[in-house]
Amino acid sequence: MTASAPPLYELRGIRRVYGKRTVLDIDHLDLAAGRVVGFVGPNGSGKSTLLRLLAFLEAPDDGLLRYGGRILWEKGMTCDRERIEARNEVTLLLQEPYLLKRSVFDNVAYGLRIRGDLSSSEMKDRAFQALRSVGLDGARFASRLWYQLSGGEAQRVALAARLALRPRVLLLDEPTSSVDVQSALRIQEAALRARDEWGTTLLLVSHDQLWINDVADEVVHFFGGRIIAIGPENLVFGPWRKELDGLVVKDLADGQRLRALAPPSSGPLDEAVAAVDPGSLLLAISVPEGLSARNALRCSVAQMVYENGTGRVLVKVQAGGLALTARLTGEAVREMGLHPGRDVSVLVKASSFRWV
Ligand SMILES: Nc1ncnc2c1ncn2[C@@H]1O[C@H](COP(=O)(O)OP(=O)(O)OP(=O)(O)O)[C@@H](O)[C@H]1O
Repeated sequence: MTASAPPLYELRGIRRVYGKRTVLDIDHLDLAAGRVVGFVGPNGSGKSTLLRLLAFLEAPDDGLLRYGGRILWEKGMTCDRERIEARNEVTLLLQEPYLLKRSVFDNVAYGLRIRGDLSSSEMKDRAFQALRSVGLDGARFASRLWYQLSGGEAQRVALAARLALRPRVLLLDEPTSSVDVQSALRIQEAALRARDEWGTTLLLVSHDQLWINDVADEVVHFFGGRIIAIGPENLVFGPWRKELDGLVVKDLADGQRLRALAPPSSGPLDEAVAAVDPGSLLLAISVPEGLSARNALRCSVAQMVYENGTGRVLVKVQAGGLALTARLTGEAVREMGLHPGRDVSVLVKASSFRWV
């Protein structure tokens, strides 16, 4: 993208209301073309609702939504024709594949047939190519029926049907959470290839935060329908409880405690969310003496990935139901001999937490 190119999506004051409940409330969000953006947050925080708006399957109740420089939604305006046109460029893959009750080929070629701009041999080439990109051999799979597929194969067929269209935007809502490991890898690789080959913008929702941190150019954190942070943050959700000396404590399931400076306002501690930057977490094999001001949690390394864009290593550690991600240099990782399953201590100051 050049410096002057407008964002692909511009959202201003976007709200979505179900009944009397506001489930999405985005003041300002720009999404650039050709980027990979991850949306993360707890259940019910509004991620899927946002994807449906960005796929033009639902309209917001308030605000302004621009796509490719054109207004596609603004209160009081009818932009149905523009939305229908935009829908041809944008496609959403859900957690469940929802295939047509037809053959694999018919499923993958369905969108191409509707567009009607390819001959039947071009359509076959395109469909087989799309199947190949998700690791399925067209000669073996094209004539299979929808019920002759495993869950992972069905999800790959559903993705192939979208990739065959060479979309400008591919939205993936928990695409790998109910498939086998092999299918998950194929799905992740195929989506990234679409970005590399056609400049497809990828908008991802996943609870696999480490995958998101690995591939995304930008990570947007949601809580209660709002954007609360952008970047690879650690969020620690309540309940917290008050302790003496201006500290609050989160009790972990294994009996350990995490301490943070108390939030300035007197809101309910049950719902308070603290954020801490992965760079503020130190890992140590053994805890040095005299660290009373710090938290020193005994954890085990769960996963490690290179962070997109920084060359650092993101190390996910877990303890008592809490997952935290630390950002380390490759040298530090090597020196400590870190690997999944390794026991480490996480050192973090109570003052490193901020409240969101
Ligand atoms: N059609 C609907 N009618 C009423 N409420 C809805 C509807 N769709 C979603 N909601 C509510 O809106 C809120 C946001 O839901 P959404 O599915 O966007 O969250 P999410 O972050 O994607 O959650 P998850 O990670 O569990 O998929 C939730 O409280 C949900 O119950």
